[in-house]
Amino acid sequence: MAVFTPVSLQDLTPWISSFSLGSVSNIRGISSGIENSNFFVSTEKGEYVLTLFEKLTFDELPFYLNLMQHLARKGIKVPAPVPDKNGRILHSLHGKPACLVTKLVGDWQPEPEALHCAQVGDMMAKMHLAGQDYSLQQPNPRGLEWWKKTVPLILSYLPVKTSFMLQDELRFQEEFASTNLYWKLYRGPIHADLFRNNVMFDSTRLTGFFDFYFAGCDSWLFDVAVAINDWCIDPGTGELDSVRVRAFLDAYHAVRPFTLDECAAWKTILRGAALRFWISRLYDFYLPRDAEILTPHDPCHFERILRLRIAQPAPELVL
Ligand SMILES: Nc1ncnc2c1ncn2[C@@H]1O[C@H](COP(=O)(O)OP(=O)(O)O)[C@@H](O)[C@H]1O
Ligand SMILES: N[C@@H](CCOP(=O)(O)O)C(=O)O
Repeated sequence: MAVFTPVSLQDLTPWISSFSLGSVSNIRGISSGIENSNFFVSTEKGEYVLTLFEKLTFDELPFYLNLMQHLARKGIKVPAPVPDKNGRILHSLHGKPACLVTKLVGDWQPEPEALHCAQVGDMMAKMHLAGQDYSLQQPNPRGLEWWKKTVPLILSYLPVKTSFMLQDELRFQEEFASTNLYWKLYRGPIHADLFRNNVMFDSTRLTGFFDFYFAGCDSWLFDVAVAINDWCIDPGTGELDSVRVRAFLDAYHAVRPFTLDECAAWKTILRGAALRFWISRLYDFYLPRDAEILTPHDPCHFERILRLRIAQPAPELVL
């Protein structure tokens, strides 16, 4: 879809003069975004991505932009926010918060194979380790507290049996979150939405993770589970593909070994990661935001995945 706030070359020319990027020769709107207005920008110094944030506020953005900067400085492949001549990375354009970030080469991979999954697992583990000394804190904005607040808003739209299943799973996850095991899991900044369409590949080489705007502090295992539930499934059925699962988990484990606690929590966290996207998709489906002109994602996809993760044994975290 969408560029919500148009930006012309004339708008950009004075704006970009506060950066050390020379003059700007071209700006192209990116049609595929759904949250923000994104543009490819050509300058004398190279290609960048300009984002105007349509919902996130000036107060909310420092967590995300500084995280990307922190990770990029540590060699994690993510877009690096470009500082202006005064070192600032958060700006304003047309009254909206805005930033410029480096452009990742390539495209996202709609049909990943084991070699893609292994690179994502490897880079995710490196990202978790690199985030350990990140100084800003923010809870996962789509974590348990948001689930508890949101589920009551959608129950009345669901068939009775489905609403029971949703409430049962929420209760199960709440109980788990009150255990010692849950609080013993390693945690820190996580991407929390690392689906196929948020990772760039140049042919078969991973060039970067992007779209950090659901990031927050949560268990590292939750990040792994979100990714496994997207990268390593048959999208038609939600069934896990054991070859891709192994490639992902083994690559992650080689960098940041999973713990015994994580092995014990794995099945529950995989279920929680499915629940998270079932809830958000139900919410977007039944309670679309004002002037929403987008086709909502299918909530049944994650209902199916959740049923499978409940019914089936989880794949071994460590072989
Ligand atoms: N740093 C980047 N480098 C290259 N392309 C990018 C970058 N950031 C965004 N894009 C492109 O813009 C598209 C939309 O970005 P995304 O962050 O998913 O938008 P939204 O948050 O609005 O959904 C992506 O699919 C990708 O093609
Ligand atoms: N990955 C989520 C939706 C978040 O949208 P994104 O395109 O900004 O990653 C889902 O599939 O429900």
